[in-house]
Amino acid sequence: MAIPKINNYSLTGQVKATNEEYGNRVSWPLDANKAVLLVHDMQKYFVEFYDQQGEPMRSLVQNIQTIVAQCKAAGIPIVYTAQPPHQAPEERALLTDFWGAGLTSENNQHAIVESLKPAADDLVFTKWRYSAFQRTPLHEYMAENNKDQLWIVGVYAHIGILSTALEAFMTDIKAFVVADAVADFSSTEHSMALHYISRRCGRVVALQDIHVATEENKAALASKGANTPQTGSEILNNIAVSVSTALGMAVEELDQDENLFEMGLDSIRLMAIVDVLRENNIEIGFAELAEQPTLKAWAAMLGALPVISAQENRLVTNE
Ligand SMILES: C=C(O[C@H]1C=CC=C(C(=O)O)[C@@H]1O)C(=O)O
Repeated sequence: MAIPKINNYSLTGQVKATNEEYGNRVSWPLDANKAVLLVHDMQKYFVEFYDQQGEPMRSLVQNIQTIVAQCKAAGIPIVYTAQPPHQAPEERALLTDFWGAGLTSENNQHAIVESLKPAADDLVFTKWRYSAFQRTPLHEYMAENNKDQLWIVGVYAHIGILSTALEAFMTDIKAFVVADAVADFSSTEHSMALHYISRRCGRVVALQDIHVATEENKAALASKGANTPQTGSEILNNIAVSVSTALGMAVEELDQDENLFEMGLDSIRLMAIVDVLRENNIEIGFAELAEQPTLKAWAAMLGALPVISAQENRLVTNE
């Protein structure tokens, strides 16, 4: 079975008036200070099975855009997941038995849809299995940043989103799935996923609940003044993940000595990196980065020493 052509259905019916009507067994409060927003697999390949101008896709994209903006304003980190193109059979393993060879880079189908394009300071993790925790630095990233809430939006509710919420539950992370900011193969499977999540592993909320939770935090942040600048290592991690996504490869495939221009990095992406540095009060210009276009050289400039550890399959840095 490949992914079916998805018929239109409405998201409106997925929103309930009360916590109990979702079947939620918990009433965990949404805590913006402890949250990471996960935008799950909103890649062209998966989105294009929907009618782009119909429902649920129109409302889904609008609602996710709203939530992303609210989370950014509230200082909540945003993580995107994207499955890599051209997965080798030995990497893809049993997924091939269920879903065939998977996505490629044809027509840039592996890219996150333009309407939800990650910003240069957002994290993009390469995802190899249904759960966003499998073979990604997501769990470590949350632990290192003292986050224990994962707010989840994207596709598909009964597959990767349910799997991620279930693994969050089993690893002591509170998963919140946004009923009108996820979508599925059908209304029935969408409802089934929310029914299971609310009763077995997480809390189902709505766009409106996210709005209320982020408004409170936005006010608190505004009173604190400018954002706290990121450390050199945090910035470098974000750059490495952003570069790897731009090059259509996993971050652990990046060679820290390799000339990034020769690997396909373009000047537009480099300008975005300069902007991120400036937002963090780091004055390293385009020319300096272009003059030594390797992750190793940039690490030295930022005072962070990245070690891409193949064994641990993640990017680690020494502060
Ligand atoms: C969007 C997802 O990707 C999975 C679902 C269908 C096909 C898949 C594939 O071709 O690899 C993914 O495993 C998800 O996990 O919700």
